[in-house]
Amino acid sequence: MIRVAVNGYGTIGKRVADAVTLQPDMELVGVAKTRPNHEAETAVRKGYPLYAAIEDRVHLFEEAGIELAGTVEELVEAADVVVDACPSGIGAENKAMYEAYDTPALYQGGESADLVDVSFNARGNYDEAEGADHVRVVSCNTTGLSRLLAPVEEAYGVEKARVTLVRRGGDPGQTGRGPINDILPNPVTLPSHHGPDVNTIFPDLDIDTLGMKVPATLMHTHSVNVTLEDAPDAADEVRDLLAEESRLFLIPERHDIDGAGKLKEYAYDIGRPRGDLWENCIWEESVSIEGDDLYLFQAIHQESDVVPENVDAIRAVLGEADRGESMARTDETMGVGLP
Ligand SMILES: NC(=O)C1=CN([C@@H]2O[C@H](COP(=O)(O)OP(=O)(O)OC[C@H]3O[C@@H](n4cnc5c(N)ncnc54)[C@H](OP(=O)(O)O)[C@@H]3O)[C@@H](O)[C@H]2O)C=CC1
Ligand SMILES: O=C(OP(=O)(O)O)[C@H](O)COP(=O)(O)O
Repeated sequence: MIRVAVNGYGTIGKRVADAVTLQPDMELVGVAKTRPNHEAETAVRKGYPLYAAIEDRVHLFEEAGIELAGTVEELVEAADVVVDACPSGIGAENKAMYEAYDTPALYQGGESADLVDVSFNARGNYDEAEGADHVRVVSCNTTGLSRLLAPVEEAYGVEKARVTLVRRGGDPGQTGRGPINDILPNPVTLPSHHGPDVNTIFPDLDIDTLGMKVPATLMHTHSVNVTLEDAPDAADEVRDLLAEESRLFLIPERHDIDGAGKLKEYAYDIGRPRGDLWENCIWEESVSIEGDDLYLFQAIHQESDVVPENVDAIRAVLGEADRGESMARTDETMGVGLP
C-alpha cells in the first residue's frame, strides 16, 4: 500500500484526499490543516487523521474540540509520498521539510516549474516522473490543454496551436476574488503562463496562449485553434480520436448543454461528488476542420480536473504502475468518463 499524505486541505487537497481513499493500492495517512474550520471538522467526520500544519496552532484545534493525530512533520515522515495542495508559493516554502524527511512531494500548478524536477500530466509525460523527488501537477488549464494536445499531436502532428483561455475569476468559495463586473485581458501581455506551462510537458510544441478573466466561478472555457501538419479530411475523424480518450468528454448535441451552468447541472444530476467534472468537456459540434486548421471549444472544471492527475502522479513517482494501468485504475475507481 502506498501511504499518502495531503498537506493543504482546500479546494484541490480535499478532492485528492477523497480520490486517494478510493484507490485499492493507496492509504491516506492523513491531511494537514492550519485551523479548525468546517473543513477540519468534515475531514475528521470522514475518518481522515488530521494533523496540524502549524505547530503553534495546535491549541486552536484543542479549544475547538477537534482531535489531532499529530503535526505535519509527523505526517510527512509517516508517508511514502506527500501531495502538497497549499496555496501558491506555500509549496515552495514546504520543500525543505519534504527533503528533510526524504519524502517525495507532488506540488500543484500554482508553484513555479523551476521548483521541481518534473512537471506532470498523465497523458502527456507519465514516465518522466518516475524516481523524481519533486513533481508539479500542472494547473487545471494546462492539464486541459495537455490532455487534448497529446492525442492530436500523435495522430496529426501540431504545426502551431493558438488558444484563448476565458478563465473564471475565482472558485465558488473564493468570495474575495474578482472581477465582479468586468472582462480582463489577464495577463494583458502575451503569452499567458499556460503556453510555456504546456511546454514543460511537450517541450517542442509550438503554442501561443492568451488569457482572460471574467466574472464567473463555474468553469474555464478555451477557444482552441490547432494548425495540423497532416490534417484529416473530416472533423468526424478528430471526434472519433478524441472520443477514445477517457478524460475527454465530447458533449453530445442531444444533451442540449450550452455552457458551464448546464454542465455543472449535469454533473450534479448524475451524482458527481461536489458536482465535479474531471474530464475536459468539449462541445462535439464545435470540433471543426477548416483546411489544415482544427477548431473547438472546451470547458475545464478548475476545481477537479487535476485530481485524477494527482492520483496518477503518486504511482508514477514511485514507479508503482505504468501509464495505462494507472490511468485505467484511477478512472475506474473514481468513475471518470461521462455518458
Ligand atoms: N482551485 C483551482 O482552480 C486550482 C488550483 N490549483 C493549484 O492548487 C494549489 C492549491 O489551490 P486551492 O486548492 O485552490 O487552494 P485553497 O486555498 O482552496 O486550498 C489550500 C488550503 O491550504 C491551506 N493552507 C494554507 N496555508 C497552509 C500551510 N502553511 N500548510 C498547510 N496548509 C495550508 C488552507 O486551508 P487552512 O488554512 O484552512 O488549513 C487552504 O484552504 C495552488 O497551487 C493552485 O494554483 C490547480 C488547479 C486548479
Ligand atoms: O491554475 C488555475 O488556473 P490557471 O491555469 O489559469 O492559472 C486554477 O484555476 C487556479 O487559478 P487561480 O490562480 O486563478 O486561482
